[in-house]
Amino acid sequence: MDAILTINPGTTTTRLGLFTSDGAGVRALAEVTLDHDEAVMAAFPDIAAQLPFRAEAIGTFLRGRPSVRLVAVAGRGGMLTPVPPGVIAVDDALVDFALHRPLHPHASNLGAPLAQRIAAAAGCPAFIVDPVSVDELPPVARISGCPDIPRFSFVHALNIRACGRRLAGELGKPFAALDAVVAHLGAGISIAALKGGRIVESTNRMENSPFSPERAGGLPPMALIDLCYSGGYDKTALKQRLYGRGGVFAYLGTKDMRRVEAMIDAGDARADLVWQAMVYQIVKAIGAMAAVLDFRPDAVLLTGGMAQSARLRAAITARCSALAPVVCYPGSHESAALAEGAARVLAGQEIARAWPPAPEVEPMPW
Ligand SMILES: Nc1ncnc2c1ncn2[C@@H]1O[C@H](COP(=O)(O)OP(=O)(O)O)[C@@H](O)[C@H]1O
Ligand SMILES: CCCC(=O)OP(=O)(O)O
Repeated sequence: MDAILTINPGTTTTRLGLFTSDGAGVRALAEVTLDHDEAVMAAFPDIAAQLPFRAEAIGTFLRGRPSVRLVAVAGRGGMLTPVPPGVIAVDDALVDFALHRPLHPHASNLGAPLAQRIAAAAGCPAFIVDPVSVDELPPVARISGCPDIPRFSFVHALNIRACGRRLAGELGKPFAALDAVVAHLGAGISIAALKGGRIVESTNRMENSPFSPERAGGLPPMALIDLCYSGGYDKTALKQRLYGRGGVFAYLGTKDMRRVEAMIDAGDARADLVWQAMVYQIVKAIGAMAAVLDFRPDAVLLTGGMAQSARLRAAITARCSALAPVVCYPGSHESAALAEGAARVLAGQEIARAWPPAPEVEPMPW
C-alpha cells in the first residue's frame, strides 16, 4: 500500500505516522510513538549525534510493515532561519543546516535529516512542513524595546496552522480570512494571533510565553540578569533550569500534568497554586493576542497535550468565553498536518519551496 511517512522527533520520543492520501485528505493507517530511554538520549553528546539511533528505530518500525511503499516522507522542521509557511523540499544544504547550524538545539532539528535518510532508502521525496521558524511577524511586532534584541518568531506553527485550517473549515470561511487566538498547550506553550490566517504575533516560548510543564517562559529581565551573574549557574545549567527543567517541573518536580492534577485532588495547596498560576498566565496571553486582533477574534482555540485536561479547558473557557467562542482540539495534530503538507505537494496543489526559501520577513522600518 502507498503511504506517506511522517516523522516528528521529540526529546525522548519519535512520533511516526503512516497516512494514505486520496486527494480529498489524508487517512491515518498507523500512528505510533517510539519511546526512547531518557538516559540513552542524554548520553548522546548532542542532538545531531542521535540521528543514526533514531533512523534505526524508524527502520525497525518500517521493516515490520513490508506491504507499505513510501511515496513521500515528511519530517517536522526545526529551528531554522525565518521561513514562510508551507512545505520545503529537503536537500543536502537543509540537512547540513538543521544538523550543524540550527538557531537553537531542539529535537525537531532532526526532522529533515531523518526524512532525507528514510526517503533516500525508499526512493521517494522528503519534505518538511511549517517548521518551528515560520515567521510572519509584521515589522511592528519585531521591535522589542532594545535594538540589540529584535523579536523573532519560533512557534508551534505546524499544529497551530493545521488547527486554524480546521477551525476555518468549521466556521465556513477560508483560512485566509480567519482571525483567531490559538493556544498550543503542550510541554512548551505558544499562544498565537492568527490574522487573515497568518501568525502575526505569538508568545515565543523562549521569550515571553506563559510558563509550561517544563519551560520557564517569560521572566523578569533584571532578576534574570542578576541570576546569570550570581555564580550559582554556568550558561548550560541556567539554560537547563529555564528550558527543560523550568516551569511546573521547577516548582513541583514533575512535567506530567495528570500527576499535578492528582496532587491537587489530594489537597496539595502548592500544586494548586502553581497550576492556577499557569492558567492565569495562559489567560493573560490569550487576552494579549486578542488585543492584536482588536478584541474581535472569531474564536479562541485550545490545542496540544494539556488541552486533553477537562479541568484546564474549563478553567480557560470560564475566563475567555466573554471574548469569543472557545473551541478545543485537544492533543497534537502534527502528524496529520505533516502528511497533509506532503499530500498537497504530491497532488500538485502546492509547490515545495527550495531551501533556503526567501523569508517573508519585511525589512525593518529604517
Ligand atoms: N490528559 C491529560 N491531562 C492533562 N495533561 C496532559 C494530558 N495528556 C497529556 N498532558 C500533558 O501535556 C504535556 C505534553 O503535551 P504534548 O503536546 O504531548 O507535548 P509536546 O509539546 O512534547 O508535543 C505534558 O505535560 C503532559 O503531562
Ligand atoms: C516552538 C516549537 C518547538 C517546540 O516543539 O517546542 P516545545 O518543545 O517547547 O514544545
